[in-house]
Amino acid sequence: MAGSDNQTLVTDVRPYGEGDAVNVLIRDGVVVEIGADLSADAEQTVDGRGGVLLPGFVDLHTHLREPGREDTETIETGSRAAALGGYTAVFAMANTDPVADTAVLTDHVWARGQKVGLVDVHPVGAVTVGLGGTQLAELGAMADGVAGVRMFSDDGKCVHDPLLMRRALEYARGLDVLIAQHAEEPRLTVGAVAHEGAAAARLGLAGWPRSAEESIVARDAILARDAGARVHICHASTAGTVELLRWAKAQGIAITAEVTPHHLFLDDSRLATYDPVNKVNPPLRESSDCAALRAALAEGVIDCVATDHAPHADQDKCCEFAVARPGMLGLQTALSVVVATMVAPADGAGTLDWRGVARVMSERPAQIVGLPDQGRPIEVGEPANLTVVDPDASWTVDATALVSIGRNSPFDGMELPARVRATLLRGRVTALDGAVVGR
Ligand SMILES: NC(=O)N[C@@H](CC(=O)O)C(=O)O
Ligand SMILES: [Zn+2]
Ligand SMILES: [Zn+2]
Repeated sequence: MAGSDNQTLVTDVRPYGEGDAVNVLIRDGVVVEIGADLSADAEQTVDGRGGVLLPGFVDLHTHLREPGREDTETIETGSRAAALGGYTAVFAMANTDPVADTAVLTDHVWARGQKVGLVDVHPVGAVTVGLGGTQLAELGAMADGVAGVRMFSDDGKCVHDPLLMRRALEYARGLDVLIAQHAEEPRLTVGAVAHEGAAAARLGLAGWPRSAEESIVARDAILARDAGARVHICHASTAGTVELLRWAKAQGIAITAEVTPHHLFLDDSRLATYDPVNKVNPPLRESSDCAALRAALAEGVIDCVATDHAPHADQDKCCEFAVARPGMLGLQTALSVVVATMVAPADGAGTLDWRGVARVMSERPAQIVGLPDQGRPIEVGEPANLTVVDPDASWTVDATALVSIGRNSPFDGMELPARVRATLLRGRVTALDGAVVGR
């Protein structure tokens, strides 16, 4: 007899990597039973093989390139990468072509993501019309649309006009939505292509100073304070930003921040080859910055990990360093890089356990944007947005084998620990043993 078609049984998993293995029964997208000797007539059984069960990951910072650059990524290919990476929700940035600055566009992105059905694709709305930095977009209309936009960002560009940023924060407060800032004072980064430091000086690359990021983080913390608004800092990259976040949080300012896997792992010594795969905004910094970012993530001064998954075409990446587009793939490698840097680093100085991984990859990002059905505890009655991780796996990244259309992974050829074994979106398996499971 065919199993009950609305039931899924996940066997032999350890929630948060703690205690003895259990089985988890899911019905109609909700966890209905957790127990050691649980069996059921389920339509589908996922053998967890002793893996770690975590809440599905939530990425606050993804570039999916649709509409406009479907030659580098689409909502469908990006959703596949997200499912394979253990994600059940992603936030698609607004710097598409056309820019996602109207409800028509943001509602389209949401609808397309739901049609693909592998991960909830939440559109991020632009703060300013066309990312032009001069006129506020219709935040309210986007927030009221079907997509219910809850995060706005001009990412790729900084909202650098302080008066405009102030107005945006005031509107955001009224709408109870989040402004996410790409912190880069553009007057300090004219022509910049790499971190301003000894490596860039040696290689003759124009420098992007830490102060370009930190001056905006400090300014926006103060603007958020006076507007009584929340502000989120995208891709924090410097030790100084960490200290500013620490200061702002101690003042009671509603500031949150993310760090990317690549800024946790890689530093500007990677530039020596002049390979543009290492070009990204903000740039790879120095190893002392990486160390400060890791410590801040462990401590909670930086709230979460976000990928800044930024696919690019070969012709935009495989060219002279100065003219190559900045950005790196991230969705399929994020968990492994977080494990490599935070759970099982080579120096043995692990700073996050699996509860901590759940916090920075799922719970905090879901809280920051206010997603009610993501980043939830693994308990009976909770939505079954789940990820099963094989903590003992190791794999060698092959950029050409990743499902993104772009191939710009800086981790190509590296051996990384841990792998996503399965991802479940509302109880439906979306990825299993490295393959996407369509509906
Ligand atoms: N991170 C990057 O280097 N690039 C991003 C834009 C951004 O996140 O600023 C992109 O859209 O390619
Ligand atoms: Zn950015
Ligand atoms: Zn980005």
